[in-house]
Amino acid sequence: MHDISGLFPAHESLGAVSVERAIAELRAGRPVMLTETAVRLLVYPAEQLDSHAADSLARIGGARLILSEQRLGRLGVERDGPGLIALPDVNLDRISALILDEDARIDSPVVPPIPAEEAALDLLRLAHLLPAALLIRLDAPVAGLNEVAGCDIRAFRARKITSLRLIGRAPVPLEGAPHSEIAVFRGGEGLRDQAAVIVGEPDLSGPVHVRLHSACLTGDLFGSLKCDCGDQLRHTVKFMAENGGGVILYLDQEGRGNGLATKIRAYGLQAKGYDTYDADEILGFGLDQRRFGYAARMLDLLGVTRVRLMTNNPKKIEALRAAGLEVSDQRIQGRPTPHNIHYLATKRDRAGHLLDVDVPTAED
Ligand SMILES: Nc1nc2c(ncn2[C@@H]2O[C@H](COP(=O)(O)OP(=O)(O)OP(=O)(O)O)[C@@H](O)[C@H]2O)c(=O)[nH]1
Ligand SMILES: [Zn+2]
Repeated sequence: MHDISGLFPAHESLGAVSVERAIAELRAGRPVMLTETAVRLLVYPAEQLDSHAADSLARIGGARLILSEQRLGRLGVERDGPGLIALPDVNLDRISALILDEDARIDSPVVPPIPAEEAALDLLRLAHLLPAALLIRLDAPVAGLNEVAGCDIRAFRARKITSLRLIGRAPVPLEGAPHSEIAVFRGGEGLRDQAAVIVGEPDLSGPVHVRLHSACLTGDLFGSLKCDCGDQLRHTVKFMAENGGGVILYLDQEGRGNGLATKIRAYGLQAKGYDTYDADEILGFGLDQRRFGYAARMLDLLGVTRVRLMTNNPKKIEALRAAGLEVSDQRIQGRPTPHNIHYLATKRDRAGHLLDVDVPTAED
C-alpha cells in the first residue's frame, strides 16, 4: 500500500476532506452515509428527490424526513429544534409539499432528532441546499457511499478557517479605482474561491476601510433593484478610492449564505407578498445563515488588524470584534428604490440593520 497522506494539505484534516466530499455528493443529488458512534444514516437531500430515488428509498424502507425548526413552525408544529416525520410510502408530491409549499400542514407525529440526524441538516446548509433531508437508519455499511462523521460536520466551519490561504494577487484596474488589486483565497467554508479587492494603497498600520460583501449575483452583476447590494458595492469602491483606499472581501455567501437557488425560490415567495425573512423561513431558514469568522482570517492574511467597517449590519461588526479585530464602523447605504424600500425597512425592523429608510405610506 502506498502512503498518500502527504498528498493532502498538511493543515487539512481528513475529517474536513470527508465533509467536502459529502457536500459535493449531496449537491450532485447523490446520498451519503453519516456516522456517529454506533449510528449509520443514509442521507438524501430532499430537494433533489426524483421518482427513481423515491422508489429506491421506499424499497429500503424506514425513511424519515428531517425538517428545521423554522420549516416545522410554518407547517403548524411549534418546536425548539428540528424534528422528524415518518414517510412510510416516500411520496414525491407529499415530500415536495412538506419542504416547499407555503400552505402545507403536517398531520403526522413529529419526533426529536438524535445528534447524527441533526448533523445531516447542518451538512445540507453547508452544501447550500434546503435544510430538509430524507434519512434512513442503516444497520450495515453500504458500498459506494461517501462516509462522513457527525463530529466532522460540526467542526467543519472552525477547521476551515485555519485552512484558508492566499493563492495569488494581481493588479486589476477598476472603474473609478484604477489602482486596485484582486487577491484570491482558497479554503474557508465557501464552496468557491473568495476574492479580496484591495482598492488603492491602504495604510495597513492604521484603521483600514473594510467591507465584507456577501455575494449577490442579481444585485452585484445585473443591478437588480430588489436589493441594495450592487449599489453598495460600487459606492464602496468609489469611496475607498477617494478616501485612502481599503479592502473589500467578496464572500461566497449568496442569498445570506443560503445559496442562489434558495434565494431565487425566496424571491418567488416574495413575489406573492412575503417579506425577505418570512420567505426564507418558509424554506426552512433562520434570519441569517452567515458566519464571518473566515472573513477575519482573510483580513489577518492581508495584514489588516484595525478596521473601519463599512456596513449597516451589527452582526458583521460583532463577528469581527469576536475574532479579535479592532472595529469602528461606518454606514454605507445603497439607493432606496421603489423595489427595494420594503426590503431595506424589513432588514432594519426585523434584523436590527442601522438603516435610514423612509417607507412611503399608501397616501404619499
Ligand atoms: N435569502 C435572501 N438573501 C438575500 C435577499 N436579498 C438579498 N440577499 C442576500 O443578502 C446578502 C446581502 O449581503 P450584504 O450586502 O453583505 O449585506 P447586509 O447583511 O445587508 O449588510 P450591509 O450591506 O453590510 O449593511 C447577499 O448575500 C444577497 O444575495 C433575499 O431577499 N433573501
Ligand atoms: Zn442583493
